[in-house]
Amino acid sequence: MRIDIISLFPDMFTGPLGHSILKRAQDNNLIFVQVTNPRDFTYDKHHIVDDYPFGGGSGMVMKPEPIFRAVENVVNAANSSNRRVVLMCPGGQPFNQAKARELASYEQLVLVCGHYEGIDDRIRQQVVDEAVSIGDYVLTGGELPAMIITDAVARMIPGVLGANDGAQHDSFYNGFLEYPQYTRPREFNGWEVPEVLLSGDHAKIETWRRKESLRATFVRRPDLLEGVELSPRDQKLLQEVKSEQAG
Ligand SMILES: O=C(NCc1ccc(CNCc2ncc[nH]2)cc1)c1csc2nc[nH]c(=O)c12
Repeated sequence: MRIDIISLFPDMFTGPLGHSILKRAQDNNLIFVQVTNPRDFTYDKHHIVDDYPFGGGSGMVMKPEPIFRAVENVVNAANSSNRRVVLMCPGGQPFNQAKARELASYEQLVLVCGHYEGIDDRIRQQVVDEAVSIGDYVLTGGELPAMIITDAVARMIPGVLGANDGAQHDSFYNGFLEYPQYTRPREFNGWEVPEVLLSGDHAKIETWRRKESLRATFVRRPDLLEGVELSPRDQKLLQEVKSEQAG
């Protein structure tokens, strides 16, 4: 899969793309990630990429031409019809795991980052396929959202997470939050690991994990339990959780 990020600040991506899972995925040619700077597609003396908003108002707006040319360039370079152009935008659709899975199915993903007070709306209207937000809070630009989306999409690509691919069991995969994780030492600072996890009784461990996942969801994200059809087993576990949480 190829991910092209269009951003005025390519250096903001060097860190996250240069380490760990995303670096290994690029080294293994599972993903190809490239950041393209719209400023490289300006031909005026001062390489202008932003300008004052028509109609007045504070801040600057990114001009449409450099972004248009940068998108055109990477789309032509990839030469794939199986592509999606996504605008990072505070007013976009909320990004979630389902959207990550969907975006991972394209051959080429182009992520357009706005900056300053936004970008000329003609890009959103005429160039992009959809606009996506990563949440209801205001950031300084679309770079971190693009990095988050790159991360979430890349881990959906087979092989990126390595052999023991955990992506299938993501907490947001089966609709509930993840169970608690522990590793050695068995006791640290007087804090012990739940006995059941040391028992080797895999059926008991699986039940404990399912119950703790239901507990976490009930306590921290009860909204995820609304309107969900629970199996009789899960209903029993959730009932136990509710009485335990009631104290
Ligand atoms: O580019 C992003 N943010 C930079 C940014 C912040 C504020 C404004 C305000 N718009 C000016 C305006 N005033 C009136 C009309 N238009 C525009 C752009 C961003 C991309 S995805 C995302 N997800 C969650 N939060 C985010 O901020 C983002």
